[in-house]
Amino acid sequence: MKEPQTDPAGIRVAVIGARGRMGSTVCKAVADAPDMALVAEIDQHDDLARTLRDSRADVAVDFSVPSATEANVMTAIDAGVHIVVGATGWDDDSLGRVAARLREAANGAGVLVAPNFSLSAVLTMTFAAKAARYFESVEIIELHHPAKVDAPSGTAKHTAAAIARARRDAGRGPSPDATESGFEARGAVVDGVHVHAVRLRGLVAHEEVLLGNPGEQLVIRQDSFERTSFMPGVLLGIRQIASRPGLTVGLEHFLDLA
Ligand SMILES: NC(=O)C1=CN([C@@H]2O[C@H](COP(=O)(O)OP(=O)(O)OC[C@H]3O[C@@H](n4cnc5c(N)ncnc54)[C@H](OP(=O)(O)O)[C@@H]3O)[C@@H](O)[C@H]2O)C=CC1
Ligand SMILES: O=C(O)C1=N[C@H](C(=O)O)C[C@H](O)C1
Repeated sequence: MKEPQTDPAGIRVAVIGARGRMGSTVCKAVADAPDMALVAEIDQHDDLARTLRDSRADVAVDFSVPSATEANVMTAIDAGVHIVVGATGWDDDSLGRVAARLREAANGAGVLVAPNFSLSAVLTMTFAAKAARYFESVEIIELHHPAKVDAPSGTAKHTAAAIARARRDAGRGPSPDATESGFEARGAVVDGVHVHAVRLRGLVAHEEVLLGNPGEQLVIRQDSFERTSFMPGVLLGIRQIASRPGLTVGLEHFLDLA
């Protein structure tokens, strides 16, 4: 692997999905960062392997689309380029394939797949997982802009998985629910947790975790009002990924929260 810090221009960063809402924001954040150089802006008709090679990128950042991100990650691993992934669409099978490819390549590449880079979202997930064992009921509401192509959000799935793990470890059973009909109105069920997805003009990215006990409720809520909220987390991922070989899922691992 190349050592990013040896280049006087700083960490050489290639952004995939560069013309998108997130990709264009990342390009600006990287260009403005004193310790980084934006060396490639890549979109769907570009030859990814060739551009990574020609640009001598140290780190790629992927904010493309759920249908493309796994292939992009495989290409980066094969090219020996670390990759920080914000695009959604990941599940245990696709993460397992990436882990296997990293083992095969054995080239020291680091892959960070982070469902959400905003500090408020990472803390919401952390606090929700901590609280989950103490409450009978838990449900998630995620709210996003109407141009979002996937539902439920990657953040909500990651939150549900963390909550389910915490409840399982504590020996907590499922949330009480007497529903006998109209199951579609109860949202998606992710790891046993009901998740409700709202798409509304004016929103960016928001999540609420509702926890209930007899006579009380805890609501944990985060709001990303602007895409700049994701940038400190993305830059942290870029700065740290070279020293974290292998697959990491979730920015909480880079923040000492896991
Ligand atoms: N982890 C996090 O913190 C966050 C994650 N996200 C996730 O990031 C992803 C992107 O979101 P957003 O920016 O809103 O979406 P956009 O649709 O605005 O951007 C996606 C971009 O990727 C391009 N693209 C499509 N296919 C490919 C490909 N094969 N290779 C390279 N680029 C491609 C698109 O081009 P074209 O338009 O020509 O198709 C578009 O420019 C989503 O999965 C979203 O959920 C979003 C916000 C925060
Ligand atoms: O599409 C988005 O906008 C977002 N996608 C990610 C997700 O699905 O969780 C992160 C954030 O919620 C914004």
